[in-house]
Amino acid sequence: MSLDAETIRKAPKVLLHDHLDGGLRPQTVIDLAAEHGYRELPTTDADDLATWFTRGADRKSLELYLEGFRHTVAVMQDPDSLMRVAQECAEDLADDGVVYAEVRFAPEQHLEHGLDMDQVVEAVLAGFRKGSADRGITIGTLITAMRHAAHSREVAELAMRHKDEGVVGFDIAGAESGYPPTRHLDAFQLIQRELSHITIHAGEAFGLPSIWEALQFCNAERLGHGVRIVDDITVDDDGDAHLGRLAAFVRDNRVPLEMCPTSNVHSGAAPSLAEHPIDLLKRLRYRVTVNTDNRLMSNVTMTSEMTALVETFGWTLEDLRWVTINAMKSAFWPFDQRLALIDDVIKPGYEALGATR
Ligand SMILES: O=c1[nH]cnc2c1ncn2[C@@H]1O[C@H](CO)[C@@H](O)[C@H]1O
Ligand SMILES: [Zn+2]
Repeated sequence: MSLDAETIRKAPKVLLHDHLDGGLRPQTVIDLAAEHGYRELPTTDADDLATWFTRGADRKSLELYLEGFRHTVAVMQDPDSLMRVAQECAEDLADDGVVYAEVRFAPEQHLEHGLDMDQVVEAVLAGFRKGSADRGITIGTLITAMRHAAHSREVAELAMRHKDEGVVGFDIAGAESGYPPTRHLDAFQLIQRELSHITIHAGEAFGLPSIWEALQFCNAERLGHGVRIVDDITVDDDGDAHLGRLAAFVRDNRVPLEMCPTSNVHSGAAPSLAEHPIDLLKRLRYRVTVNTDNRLMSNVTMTSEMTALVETFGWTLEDLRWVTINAMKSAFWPFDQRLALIDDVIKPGYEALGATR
């Protein structure tokens, strides 16, 4: 069987890094804007709008990449809209063959029409429940604090109030340069004391110091992107890789890398897909995972992203199974349930498609 997009769509996939406000259906953005009298969209044609978002994202700067979120966040300011977006997110991921996903968003950005942060979280959780029921997908929610703002402690408390309802961990996102993870140390310490989970966007628009702080000061269990870890790896003329201390630490400790190749090309964290470090890191047996980041902004799905890796680097079905199992092992989900998904869903799913050991 050839490894085409249709085969990959059928394969069970695990997604650890996906932004709720970066993955709306274009038509939903248009519908919600009309409903709420939001008049700032550049067009009301769904295809044109999708193209507009991706053109805006693909400008080789994280700050520019993030500009498009102004519009998606603007139409996600009331319970019904938040619920609809979350429900459609679960449906779209399930249709794409995703069996487990962790989806993140920043509650502090959805307060413009009078909601409080608890109401925001409750609406999103309800949408995920509705969209994932009977669809063969499990969704965990990650709560993000914006790194340029000063609400992270409050957001961490919020996340912990909802940890028995589907919130599985905490993250920081937004412009990286100038906003080191240690600005939010008290938030991370709270999450640790509460025995919950931490992932941090680090090593995307800024390099090794950001990764080092995320891991060694803030106790991140996973790295959002982490691509810049290659700055600490040199490959000599014989093709042998030499790891610096931080690169060795990340590999030795099996720190999961939530890699998002297309998004990285758009934001300038990698020069092109062919030059993206994901293939080198996979060959060096880092704990690599494959993710979408922002399905709308970067015009990707898990299927398209995996297909691109197959086409660019010659990855096989066995490689796709490897990154999928890596991701499931790294999920912020109870161990027994992770194992059950690996043994009962992921392994049989790849076997059915002809994967060999
Ligand atoms: O790749 C990324 N790097 C940093 N921040 C991001 C990325 N993608 C999205 N966001 C930011 O996270 C917020 C909450 O979901 C989004 O509103 C966006 O500003
Ligand atoms: Zn991200």
